[in-house]
Amino acid sequence: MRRLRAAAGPARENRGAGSQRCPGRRTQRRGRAVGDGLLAQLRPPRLASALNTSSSAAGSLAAMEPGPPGGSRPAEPGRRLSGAPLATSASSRSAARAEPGRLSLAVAAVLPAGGSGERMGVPTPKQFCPILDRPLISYTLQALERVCWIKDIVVVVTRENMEAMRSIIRKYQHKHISLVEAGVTRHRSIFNGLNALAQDQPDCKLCKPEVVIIHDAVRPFVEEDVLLKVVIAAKAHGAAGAIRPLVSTVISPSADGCLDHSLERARYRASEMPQAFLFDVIYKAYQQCSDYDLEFGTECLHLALKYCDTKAKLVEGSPDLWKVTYKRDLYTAESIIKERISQELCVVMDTKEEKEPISYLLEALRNELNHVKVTCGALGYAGRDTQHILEQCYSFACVNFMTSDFHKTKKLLSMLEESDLSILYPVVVVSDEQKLQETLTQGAIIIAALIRERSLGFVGQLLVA
Ligand SMILES: Nc1ccn([C@@H]2O[C@H](COP(=O)(O)OP(=O)(O)OP(=O)(O)O)[C@@H](O)[C@H]2O)c(=O)n1
Ligand SMILES: O=P(O)(O)OC[C@@H](O)[C@@H](O)[C@@H](O)CO
Repeated sequence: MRRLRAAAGPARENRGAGSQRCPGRRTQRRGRAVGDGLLAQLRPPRLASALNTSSSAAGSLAAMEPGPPGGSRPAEPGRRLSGAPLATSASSRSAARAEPGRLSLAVAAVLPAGGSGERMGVPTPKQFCPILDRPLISYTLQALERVCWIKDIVVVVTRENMEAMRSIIRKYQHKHISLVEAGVTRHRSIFNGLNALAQDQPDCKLCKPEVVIIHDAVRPFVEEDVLLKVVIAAKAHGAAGAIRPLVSTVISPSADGCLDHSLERARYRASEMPQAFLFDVIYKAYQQCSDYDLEFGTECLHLALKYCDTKAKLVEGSPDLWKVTYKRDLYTAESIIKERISQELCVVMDTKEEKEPISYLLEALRNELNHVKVTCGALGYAGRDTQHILEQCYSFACVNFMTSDFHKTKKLLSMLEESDLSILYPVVVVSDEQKLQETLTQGAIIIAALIRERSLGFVGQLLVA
């Protein structure tokens, strides 16, 4: 377990002593966000890793429901690359196995998270603003932690936010994180993060990587494939960065506030993140960087070009790479997360037979949840079945046919509680066979609404359909 230690120091003189890095395999969090769906969470919910998805094989549930080969899996924010991603050094902690001839690189990431979020217009710096009650930065950390070939993640936060960051790391069990003190500008913060990685000293547990990813902590929807693309491109070109088409046209105002000229939009792109660099390239650029650039610059790729004559390779990124900047971006991010974790509903019954009412219910649900895959299964006595259930879905609907003592429902709830999975706003809808049949459509409508809304207000509620 890595011990966290903040490295203090102003940008230029930063001593950047990193933190403890423990060698050994990067354990992939296999946690699944277990959505609320319809389970009674009788205790306050622990929050889900809404973007963290395991790539587990199908469980027994899939056997009961025709589905895609390899079983059903909730829609994942980012496609897990089928090929073995970059493996790091021989002592790699990565689970990845380098494909023959595949580059083997030591890769680390620097996440600037030392801003104040003025444009967000709220007291809390936006990287700590909650989405579904979980700090935004935790989603970004989770997205990077899912990538097993990133050896170290250096998070750059202000001194006053160090303790808050440490508690987030503890609460959400983030691994392999080093904390470094931020600078007064984004470039200075990034420079501090690079300094921590450059301290390739025997007592420093951070190793200097061959390639370093720089990614704003407020861009939570980063996927493994774009990370891999920029890293491979950086290895070949020295620098690489994700870009997106411009949505608005860029214009140049004249001194009197009128239009001077406009740029031909099709010829330009928006520079997004992640970006990646040969460590020596970007570190040298920051070391030679002028104070003006450190103070007012906003583009790392520009520094590589200006100070190291390195032309970054530009990589088309997905629409979700955008930076959370304004309040509306938080609402957008929450909607994206809700949509992604609501892609699948697991209907768990206390019987193995697929009795007639359940088929009616499944049909009604499929009508209500037309973009959600409904998987149906019985709550196995052996924990094995339940483990598969837990790994399959974000949302559950428990339907009791055989008994009304909810013994099995409680058993599943206990397992969810005891597992290392988090639960996100679970809710219970109680129906028995007779009522369910009469109010089938109503039951399906309630289930659909609860899955989509995932409101904290529904936690622990008992809705009787
Ligand atoms: N001194 C700074 C300023 C910004 N950042 C980080 O750089 C990323 C992108 O910067 P930006 O969106 O500008 O964040 P803020 O500076 O916080 O936003 P604002 O300009 O609205 O205050 C954010 O993760 C932010 O925390 C940083 O590490 N150190
Ligand atoms: O910190 P600001 O939001 O002002 O700017 C940051 C952005 O410029 C930056 O994240 C991308 O342009 C990629 O470099």
